[in-house]
Amino acid sequence: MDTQVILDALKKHFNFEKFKSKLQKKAVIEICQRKNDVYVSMPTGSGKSLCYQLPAVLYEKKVTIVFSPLLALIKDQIDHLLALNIRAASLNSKTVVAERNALLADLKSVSPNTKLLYVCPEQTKTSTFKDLFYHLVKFDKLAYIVVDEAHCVSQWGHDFRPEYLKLGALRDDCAVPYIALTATAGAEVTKDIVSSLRLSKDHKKYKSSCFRHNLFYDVVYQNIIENPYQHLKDFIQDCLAEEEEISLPKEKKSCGIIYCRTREQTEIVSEKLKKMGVKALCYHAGLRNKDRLEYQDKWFDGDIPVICATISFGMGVDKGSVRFVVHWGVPKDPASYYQESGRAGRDGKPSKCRIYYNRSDKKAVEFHLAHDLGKARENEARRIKTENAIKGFNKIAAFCENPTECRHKLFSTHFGESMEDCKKMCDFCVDKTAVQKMSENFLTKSIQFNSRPSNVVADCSDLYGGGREGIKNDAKGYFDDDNSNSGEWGEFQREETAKKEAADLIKKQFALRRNPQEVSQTTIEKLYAKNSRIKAAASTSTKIKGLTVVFREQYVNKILEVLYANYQECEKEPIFQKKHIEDCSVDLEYSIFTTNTTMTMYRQNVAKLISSVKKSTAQNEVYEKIVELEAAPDKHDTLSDLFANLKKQKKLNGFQTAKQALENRLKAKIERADEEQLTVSDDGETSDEMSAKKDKNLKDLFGEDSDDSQSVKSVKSEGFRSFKLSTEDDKRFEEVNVTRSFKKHDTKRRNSSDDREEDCKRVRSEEKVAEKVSPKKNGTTNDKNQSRPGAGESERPQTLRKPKRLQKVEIGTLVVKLLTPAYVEKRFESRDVFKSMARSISHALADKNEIEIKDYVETFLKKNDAINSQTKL
Ligand SMILES: Nc1ncnc2c1ncn2[C@@H]1O[C@H](COP(=O)(O)OP(=O)(O)OP(=O)(O)O)[C@@H](O)[C@H]1O
Repeated sequence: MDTQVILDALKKHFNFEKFKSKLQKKAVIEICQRKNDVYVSMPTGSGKSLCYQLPAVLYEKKVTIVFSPLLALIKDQIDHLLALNIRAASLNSKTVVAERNALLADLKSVSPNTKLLYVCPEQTKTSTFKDLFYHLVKFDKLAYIVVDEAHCVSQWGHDFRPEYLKLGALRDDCAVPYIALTATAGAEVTKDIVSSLRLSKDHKKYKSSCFRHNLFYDVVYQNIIENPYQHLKDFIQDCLAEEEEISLPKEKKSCGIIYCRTREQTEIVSEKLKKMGVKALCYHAGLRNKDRLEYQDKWFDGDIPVICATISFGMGVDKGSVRFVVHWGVPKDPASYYQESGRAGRDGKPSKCRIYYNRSDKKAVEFHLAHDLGKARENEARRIKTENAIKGFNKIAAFCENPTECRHKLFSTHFGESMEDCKKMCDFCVDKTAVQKMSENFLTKSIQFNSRPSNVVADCSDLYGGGREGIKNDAKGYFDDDNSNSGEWGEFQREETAKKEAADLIKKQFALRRNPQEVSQTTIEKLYAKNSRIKAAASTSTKIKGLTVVFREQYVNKILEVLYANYQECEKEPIFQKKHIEDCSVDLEYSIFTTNTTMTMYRQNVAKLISSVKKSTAQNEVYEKIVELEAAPDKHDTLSDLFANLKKQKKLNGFQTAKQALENRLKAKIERADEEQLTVSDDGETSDEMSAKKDKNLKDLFGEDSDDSQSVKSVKSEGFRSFKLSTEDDKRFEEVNVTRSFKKHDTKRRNSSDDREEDCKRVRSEEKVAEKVSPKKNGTTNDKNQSRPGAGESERPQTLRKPKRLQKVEIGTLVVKLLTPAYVEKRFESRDVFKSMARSISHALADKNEIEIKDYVETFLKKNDAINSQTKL
């Protein structure tokens, strides 16, 4: 296509006399040829959209499909194009039926008027889209497939969207050029984009430096300035220079954005500024739609120059005159910071980007990330994502706390580019010594006073614009799938889980706020510990000074990484899945943790372990601990364990026919299921199981000598690994195995428990009678009578069971049972604390009945989130 035609179209359709940059021009000309796939990586605000919009306009009777991650972004783009008289539309679950039908009719006509069709990648699953796509391909009506914000395909990217991974597959059906655009792609991400979108080998690349020469970056520490809000106000006034702009139309006047981590902070900061005479508004996903739009418009129109917002604000913000972007607290990671701060100075004029940093904000984010990491351990993709988030966050925290180089280098390093001289466009390059002195000052003060400005300990429920919930709200419809019920159901479940997680987090944060002196590293560590997969997490820092749960988690990952690589590379007949190797990694880390007393020793031994695993890999040998794992007795908690063990047995014992193997396994499974039912079930327990369990629990609890010791030995001597391990911390599962084993091997106990068996039978028959006449079940009893205050014993049915007084043994068992879920959640500092607490509670409740005991323990657990030896009864 002729360049003059392109230039004419630039003027005619977009009102631009020339291209914004040489790169933009080159990219547009190349894309217009429609010969190759094209990859465009240019900084924020550099005019990427025009690179595909102009070519799309130029192709008569053809449509360009643009995949974009958020409806909000799509809306901005469409509004912009419609204002230029370019036909653009979106197909999403929010499109009303009449509009959708008209759009589909146009797209399926011989000569569609629609030039650009914007969709979220989730749309590709819908039958409407599939049908439309098939039609456009069949009748050769597609001009381009554009993937905007292409970094979303990469798990390395800060905005990974699994649905983006499916976009490459559309190539199976069509040969239309792909255009991938991004502002934030490092080397890894670029590689992922090319492979995931299957860009052709000879695709053209248009990449410019991420360096924004007109942006000045600096960091200010909140705890070393006298009045942070006054400081902020002075900064704003300095940036806005209102007097010089009196003659400008209000929408062209200088303005700024203050990003806050939480909704609450946006409100606090905007209120403070208003009180100090700065015209400011807040913006977050919790506002009513009407208010949100109104505030946004006021800022866009120039009525209000300052907007205090969560990061949900700004997607697609294209206002040239943003003179400053402040982060009131720590940003999320380098890529997000680049994008958010990049909203300043899009008109090319000098603008400022500042972080007002504080430590407590950092701690709150770390808390949230560790919580996420704990939740993500079952889900590989989510775990990788969270680990990347942690890495990214550590980088930005170091950028703030330990400045050692030009601030712009954060971005060039992140995006794998060589660094340009910023020409004094950051505080470090202006005065390196002053910056380092300030950081030292900050660090000293942080240590001395455990600095915590009052405004920063806020709830994490809307971390970065509402966390999952907030982002979901902002991207409403994003996951919507018009035709799939399962999609909606999945979304419902996600919503429920997210709500619960947010509620838990809020609860914890409020608890912390009620008692601010408790917001210490130790408290946060304890909360991390609860969600961690590592063993004896709660005693991490007491055992090894300076070691944290997050560190240990990262070391486990490192071990897992090399161990799994070893297994994959060296084992010819693999039988274990990654989760088995993960268990092994957790054990290995734990044994290093327990046998070392200092950070240095711990680190050295982890390093030693990693290098010896690597050595085995180099020698093509399966690492010894995995070999031991193969020799260990079977444990099949899940079906995949069962399969792994099937394979293992075959490997160890030689050939077994499939039928034999299956029969044996099924037999074992059935036996195990029976045992589980008998052992775990509350009401269905037979007396010998009950007594075996009680005795075991009591033995653990009170350390009583009993004539069962013989049985214990016999279990031990039969090689039940579980008993040996049950003496260590966090071996609760093995304990269950022991209880089961007891049942099998303990014949003596059967005889000695006759009277308790009688007791159990009596209780169950009482319960049955009580159930029969229970008002809830037969509905014959007058409810009013039941609930009427003062309704005496005599008025109740005679057979209704009274709360039963328990014997000492039974109290112990009940207390252990009630406390166990909290132990499993790692709310007890250690196993010893659990035991002593259970013992004390049992003694204290010696004369109480079942209901009173349950009430007491429930209240105790509600009152005490983390339980240690100091916890009072
Ligand atoms: N040739 C041009 N001449 C003048 N202005 C232009 C030109 N091309 C684009 N612009 C303007 O530059 C601004 C930024 O463009 P655009 O929104 O496409 O940037 P972007 O690179 O997509 O940024 P981001 O990654 O932040 O979304 C817009 O206001 C757009 O109108």
